[in-house]
Amino acid sequence: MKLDPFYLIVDSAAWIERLVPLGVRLVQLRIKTVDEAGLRAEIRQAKALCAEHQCQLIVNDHWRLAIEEGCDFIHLGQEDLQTANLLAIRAAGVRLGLSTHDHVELETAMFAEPNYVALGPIYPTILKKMTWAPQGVERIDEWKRRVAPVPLVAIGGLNPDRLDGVFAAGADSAAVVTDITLNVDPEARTREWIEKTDQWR
Ligand SMILES: Cc1ncc(COP(=O)(O)OP(=O)(O)O)c(N)n1
Ligand SMILES: Cc1nc(C(=O)O)sc1CCOP(=O)(O)O
Ligand SMILES: [Mg+2]
Repeated sequence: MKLDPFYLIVDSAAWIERLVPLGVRLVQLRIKTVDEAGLRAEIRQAKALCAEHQCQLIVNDHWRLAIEEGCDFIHLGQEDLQTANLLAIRAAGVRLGLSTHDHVELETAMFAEPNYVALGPIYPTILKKMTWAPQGVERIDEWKRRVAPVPLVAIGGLNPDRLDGVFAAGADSAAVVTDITLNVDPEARTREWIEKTDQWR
């Protein structure tokens, strides 16, 4: 399975409506604060928008709602994995991306036979408090050797200037939140990411 090299992560369908039509091919809906009815509405709208624009939608955390809403790709962290029903996820034909931050987590992740493995944070991130020190790009090379042929996603503190190093080290896709959502011009920055990642597409 080939992942698009530009992996956008946003926290609302409104962001998807704004940025996906620019040519984004891979987007994660990562919502932490909305109630179940609100979440369902967001997932439904995101799914419709992504279908309209030939973009792969990945739903973070909320695997039950994702299945109920007919989504086909989810992302789970290690804590999510402890309570998720992997058999139900697989029976629904839903693909699975998993977070990893250290060797134990990687072993746990590989046992679940994921469709991609994410490694982070590569650089310091301002999005959320992390207990792991930045991995550095060298860790990408090691992870690539351990996970291949499963695709590897790099995440954490990424921006266009850091992409050459991330892809040279072996990442298949680069995930990003704040470099785009906190940018003064998110649309222009999204276009910059699309153009910059074209060489790995
Ligand atoms: C592509 C990608 N990689 C890592 C994460 C982080 O997942 P998780 O550890 O479950 O943390 P939250 O994002 O749920 O706070 C991700 N979402 N996407
Ligand atoms: C959501 C998330 N997960 C991470 C991990 O290492 O698992 S780093 C991260 C935040 C990514 O945001 P930004 O691109 O703004 O740094
Ligand atoms: Mg999670």
